[in-house]
Amino acid sequence: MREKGKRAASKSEAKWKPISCEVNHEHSNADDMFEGLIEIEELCDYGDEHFVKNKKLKIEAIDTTNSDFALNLDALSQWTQFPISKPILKAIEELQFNAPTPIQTECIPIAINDRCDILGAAPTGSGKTLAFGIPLLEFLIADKQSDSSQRLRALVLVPTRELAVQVNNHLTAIAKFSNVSIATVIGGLSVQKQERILNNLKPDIVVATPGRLWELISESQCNHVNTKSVQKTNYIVVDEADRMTEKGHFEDLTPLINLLKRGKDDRKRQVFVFSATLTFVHKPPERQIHLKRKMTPKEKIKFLVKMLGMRENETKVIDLTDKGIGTPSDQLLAATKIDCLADEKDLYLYYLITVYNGRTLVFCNSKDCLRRLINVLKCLDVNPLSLHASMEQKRRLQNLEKFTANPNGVLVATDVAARGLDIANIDHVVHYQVPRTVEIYVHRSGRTARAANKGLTLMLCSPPEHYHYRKLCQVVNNGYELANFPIDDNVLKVVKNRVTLAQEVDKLEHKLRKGKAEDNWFKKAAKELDIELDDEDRPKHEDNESEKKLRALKKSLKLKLKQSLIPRSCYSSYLTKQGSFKLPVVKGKKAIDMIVDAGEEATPLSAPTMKRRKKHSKKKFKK
Ligand SMILES: Nc1ncnc2c1ncn2[C@@H]1O[C@H](COP(=O)(O)OP(=O)(O)OP(=O)(O)O)[C@@H](O)[C@H]1O
Repeated sequence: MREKGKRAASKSEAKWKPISCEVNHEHSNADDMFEGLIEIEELCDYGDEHFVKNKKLKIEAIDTTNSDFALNLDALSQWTQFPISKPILKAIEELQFNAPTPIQTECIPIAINDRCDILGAAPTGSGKTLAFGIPLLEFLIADKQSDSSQRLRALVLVPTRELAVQVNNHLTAIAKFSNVSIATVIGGLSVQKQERILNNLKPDIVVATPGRLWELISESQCNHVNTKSVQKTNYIVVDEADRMTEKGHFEDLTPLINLLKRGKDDRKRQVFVFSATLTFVHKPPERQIHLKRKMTPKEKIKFLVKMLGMRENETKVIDLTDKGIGTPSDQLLAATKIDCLADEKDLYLYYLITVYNGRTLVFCNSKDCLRRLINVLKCLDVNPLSLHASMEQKRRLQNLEKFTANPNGVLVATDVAARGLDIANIDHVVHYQVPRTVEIYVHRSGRTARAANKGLTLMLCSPPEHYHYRKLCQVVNNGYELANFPIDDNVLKVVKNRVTLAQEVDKLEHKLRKGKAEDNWFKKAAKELDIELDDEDRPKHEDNESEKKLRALKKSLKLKLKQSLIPRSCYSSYLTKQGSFKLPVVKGKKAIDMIVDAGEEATPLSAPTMKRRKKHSKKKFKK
């Protein structure tokens, strides 16, 4: 069985090569990935059945004579082995997806032929949306041929609004040549407007965030999406399912799940449940290890199956992750870190975004941290965009669009952007604060290195965060430290001058804002009490002096920003598990390219230094 698993993996891996991709990449950890699949399959007693069924696939003849859908069968040769209809094939051809991804290869035939429920886990950016999207659209095309009534046929539940919009776009692109219609139902936009659209469009598929969908069902009079129509849907997808079943999100999902629970003999409904960390289980903390028993992946799967109302004996588990951790391979993703003090984080972030080219997504753990960082970056003329849950929905979507349009854009976000977002070519993901869970780390990091593109992550780790960092490395890096991000000290000096000034500007501006807010408060209170304020009654904020100082700081920062950042011939050393490399610092290159080139071009450090550094970087944390 192990042999079969490995064969299947390498075959499907070799086939997936998006044509937009510049790198000719062969997955090196295909074997590792399949270890996960076999483990889970064994746990679930599915044995060899799944592979045997793959081989028995009926290959449908495709009629290319219909001029509406003249297909380029050569370009689609990797897809025509699946029972996919012409409208979908035409869309695949137009999207230039020349081969299915491994998770698509595994899911599509089983979902279509066996009509089973599917729990799918695969690395971030590996095409899970179409792994459930293609079978879903196939069913709906067939469904609509036998019953042309305009009704709600499928629900896709996702945890965030941006993800709902994106899944809608992906499904719409693949449904382009079919008569299947799709709409989104998300919070932050007017309920009445959404209700009107639903009643007019009468979509077959609704992609929704659970909270707003429940609000619509329970509080509005929508003809198309209501208790009855939702109960009658034949297809349900729960994307990012582990997130949706976590505390905080679960409350939104529960009433819906209760409503959707099928009767014992309702065999018509098919359920798809997907995530990159679906089968990951946390170890209990060491001090509680004797008290708590570790939940096994099998138990987690059983829990999800039961909770999401899937058919116990007709659920297939397809897990292409490494022990539940769906990160892209090392060939695609370079994971690096910098150890620094908390107030040096701005410095290193600014170093990355000014020295190197590329689109950068920065994650903060809190909104307060995000706001401060945005101000500092603005002072440094970086023009950062922000994304967090308290922003108006329209602005959230606008900022995403702006970020997508700018190849050197910087988006600072909270974890609302960590899951599922598929923005083409994000070059860097920065963990400005160390993420608190493995899942958050995996999903944040997965915004880069998507669809066979390369990417780089940088974790900024301050001493108090070291505990969480070590815990992460134990799970995601086999207990090894992440590679040190290469820094050149000469460039750092210039960068430091700028960042220190920007931090001072930010602090002073904050002080002045606070003073003005206090003044306003006094004025308002005095007005309400009908008291006239004397000048002495008001708090003194030394405003004039501060404003003068602020102007001077801004002026000298402006001058510093005009100076050249990189003195001639700078080098930084890149410390990795493989050893240490000397990297030239060239402005305008991409960080990931520098690091990848390092192995081939950079001059290795002298042997004794190499040995010393190698020893350090190969350091494994003590348990
Ligand atoms: N067969 C394919 N060939 C090339 N590109 C593909 C293929 N299938 C999907 N893609 C592209 O790959 C990208 C990532 O896909 P998708 O968003 O579905 O990943 P995912 O596995 O759901 O990731 P995440 O876990 O982060 O949500 C998308 O831009 C999608 O259009």
